[in-house]
Amino acid sequence: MSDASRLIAPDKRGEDLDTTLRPQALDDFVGQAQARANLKVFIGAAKARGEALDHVLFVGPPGLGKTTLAQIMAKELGVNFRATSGPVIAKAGDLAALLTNLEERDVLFIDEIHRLSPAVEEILYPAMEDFQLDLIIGEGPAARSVKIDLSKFTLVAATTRIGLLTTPLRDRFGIPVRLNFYTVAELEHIVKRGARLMGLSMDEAGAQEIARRSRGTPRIAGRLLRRVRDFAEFADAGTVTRRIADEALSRLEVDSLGLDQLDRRYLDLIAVSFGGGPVGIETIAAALSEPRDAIEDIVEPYLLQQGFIQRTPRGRLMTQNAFRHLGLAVPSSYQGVQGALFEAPGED
Ligand SMILES: Nc1ncnc2c1ncn2[C@@H]1O[C@H](COP(=O)(O)OP(=O)(O)OP(=O)(O)O)[C@@H](O)[C@H]1O
Ligand SMILES: [Mg+2]
Repeated sequence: MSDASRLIAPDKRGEDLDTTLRPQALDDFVGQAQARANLKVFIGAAKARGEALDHVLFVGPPGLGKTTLAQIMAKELGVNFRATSGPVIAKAGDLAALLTNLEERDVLFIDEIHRLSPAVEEILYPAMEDFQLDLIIGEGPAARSVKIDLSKFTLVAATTRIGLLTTPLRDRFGIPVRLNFYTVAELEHIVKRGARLMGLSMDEAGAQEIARRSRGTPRIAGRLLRRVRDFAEFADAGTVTRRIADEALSRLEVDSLGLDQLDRRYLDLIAVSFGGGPVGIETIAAALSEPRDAIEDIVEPYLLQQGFIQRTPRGRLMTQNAFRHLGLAVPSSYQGVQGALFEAPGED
């Protein structure tokens, strides 16, 4: 199954453009309490001083609210929001054009900043540090460098892969913010708010069931909520109860912990073909016919967080918990241990 057809994949879809569910203010934003509290202080301080906020880097798996928070920040700062993304900025000149059009204290949002080309990144360094553009005009002996002053802006960047950022770039962000998976209680809050905005009647247990199966991710919660609504309307169920939610989500092959087909193919592969591991990521990607990036960005973070796999120097290792969840017997050759003996420091 390709990633695009994956219902639960936290990647972007048209339906997510539906901005009705997107929180508009820091106080409407559920979860990420620590990040929110810190941002509130920094935003308040920058506003009080009448200065541009320091550059902010959001790091975390897809669908946890990086773009949403960036938009909220511009709103709270009362400045313009300009958005672009790493792969879209092809030439240094593209970035230069964006930068020279910024007004004082504006927020420039660069999504997927780990995908900036090196030539573009070079332009960004002096822009972030000294609010200056260093451009080379002309060619050959006639070439000369010009410096252009920029407005003091705030760069807000997002990445799912901090390990792919160069150190000089990473060091230029004064405010790094890591987003974590949401708790079930937080997701339940988000689901209830979404149901209310959609005018969908839902009881406590129904909301909790959707929350439990959202893989810690608001984007998935929103998507599951829409599918449950379809199902409830089709079945003419007045109120979404646990039974209705469970029936809808089981049809979508989302299991009790939110694992979907691709998660199960990943775990089955390690369990059955590799005796629980360790097995290298390249081997896994090839066997699943999925890009390595997608596996590292979308599949593994949640499985790591659930304690279903470990990253070891020799590859991915399944834990006993994962065998239990899948209902599989642990093979006698299994080399895993309980606890984190082999746990290697993550790439980030
Ligand atoms: N705290 C939250 N409360 C309610 N809804 C949220 C929250 N965070 C995110 N969402 C919703 O989840 C969806 C995904 O959020 P967003 O686009 O900000 O994620 P992202 O981290 O930028 O993902 P990506 O890495 O794929 O760009 C949006 O539709 C947004 O409305
Ligand atoms: Mg985003």
